[in-house]
Amino acid sequence: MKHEALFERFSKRLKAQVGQDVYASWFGRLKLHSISKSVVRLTVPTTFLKSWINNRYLDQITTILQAEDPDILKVEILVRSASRSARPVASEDRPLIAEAAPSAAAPMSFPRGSAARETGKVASFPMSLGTRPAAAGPLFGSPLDSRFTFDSYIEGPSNRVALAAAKTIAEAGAGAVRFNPLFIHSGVGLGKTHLLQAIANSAVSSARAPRVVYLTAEYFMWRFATAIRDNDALTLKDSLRNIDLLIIDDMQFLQGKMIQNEFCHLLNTLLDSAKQVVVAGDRAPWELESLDPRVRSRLQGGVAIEMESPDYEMRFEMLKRRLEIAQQDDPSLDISVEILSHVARSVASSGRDLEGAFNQLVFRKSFEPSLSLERVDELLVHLVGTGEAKRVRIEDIQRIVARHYNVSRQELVSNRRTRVVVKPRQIAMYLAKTLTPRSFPEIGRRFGGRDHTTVLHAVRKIEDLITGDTKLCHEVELLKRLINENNA
Ligand SMILES: Nc1ncnc2c1ncn2[C@@H]1O[C@H](COP(=O)(O)OP(=O)(O)OP(=O)(O)O)[C@@H](O)[C@H]1O
Repeated sequence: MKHEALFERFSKRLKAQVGQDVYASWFGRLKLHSISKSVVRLTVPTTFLKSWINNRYLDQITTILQAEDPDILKVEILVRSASRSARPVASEDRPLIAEAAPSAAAPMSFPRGSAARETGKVASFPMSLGTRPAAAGPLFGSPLDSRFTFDSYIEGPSNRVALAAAKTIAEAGAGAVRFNPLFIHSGVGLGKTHLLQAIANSAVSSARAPRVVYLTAEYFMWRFATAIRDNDALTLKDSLRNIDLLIIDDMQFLQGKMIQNEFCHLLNTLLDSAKQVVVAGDRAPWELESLDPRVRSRLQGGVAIEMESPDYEMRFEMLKRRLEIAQQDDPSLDISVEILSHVARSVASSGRDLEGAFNQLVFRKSFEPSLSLERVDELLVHLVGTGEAKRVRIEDIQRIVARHYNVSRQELVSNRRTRVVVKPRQIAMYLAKTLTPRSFPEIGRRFGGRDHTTVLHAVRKIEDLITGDTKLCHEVELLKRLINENNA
């Protein structure tokens, strides 16, 4: 408690010193991890933020904390999520001129944090500026990951529409704008970055050579903040205005009023001049509540496509494809179809978990040549159990809530608006949002084809009620227990 109070005072002072806007951009997601002896550990969700704060604000942060408690000698910034820590760093050391992309023959799987991965995500393109000579140069950024192509992207029911839209855009000539802006959203590790980079890789290598920029929202923030600091924002804006295809990844991380204003201008300029924009985020544009309403509204004006988790066949194909690529480097590598199939069945959560599972297998294979299925289970225990078998289903939520409130499941998804049905329906929607990774529109569809705003309203309402109504809070907790027991 004492530590939390200290952190709260520190946050207030920091906000007062740097201003609301800068604070929201860089420190809104800063959390206290621990204070032990004289060391304060703070966490942020991404490597980029860690690097930015370490480079620019560490001294200021240390001074403020020492003013609060003179025993504090050191402050450390850590990345709090393992999956995010694999993100590449958009550091100031990053060359602003694009470099040659890594070899296409490189294996598709690579250890987290490897140099290849580090340069893979935050990237833009060598831009061949139409008929202009190469010396006209790239705008900014570093290479794309050449392994993220359409060829290495496995198609299936969960991503078919998104893939088709992506290919159409990659193939369209400059000016031939489709679905603008295209917004692709999904849970983590389901292939958004891969797809976005495949669009970029394909577009830049086409004969038309459009001017393409791919960057994460965080890189955009960093690049703009740096340009503003260096009084160079006009040059940056000018160069961005002249591109044909803008691809922005991880939109949910775009923060800060000033930066969002800049992004909004850029978006308006590109869309109004019929330039294609592709954006990806971890949820639909209308659910990105931290976004400036004007940005949200422009993004909503295009086409939003959700990607779901890959099914068994897709997962199996992904593993097979990874093995083929890895075998190009090491022809002696042999993993049986039985093992691949077993892994595809047990690791059902995301492409990223499959990638982790595959890397683990390759690593183990080098000193345990004959892996049994039991041994595979042991090795992948941390990834197994997040799969389909364990996933909470909306149908189960509806069934359990309906039984608890003595209404039928049909009534829950019907149009009836009587109080006896409305409250259980809203609770079921709330539970669907909190216990499953489903989006608002998806939940709306599963509740009799309701609009996503109805679900949003229900979730907010129950959230509000729970804070003041202990009885309801207990009811909801009981329902959560029942649902989890049903799923155990
Ligand atoms: N359909 C697919 N075919 C081949 N590989 C895939 C597919 N979907 C995901 N992957 C692989 O899974 C890993 C994670 O994918 P990616 O980074 O694109 O996910 P993401 O949705 O951008 O995740 P995040 O939300 O964390 O940014 C990558 O190695 C990617 O190549």
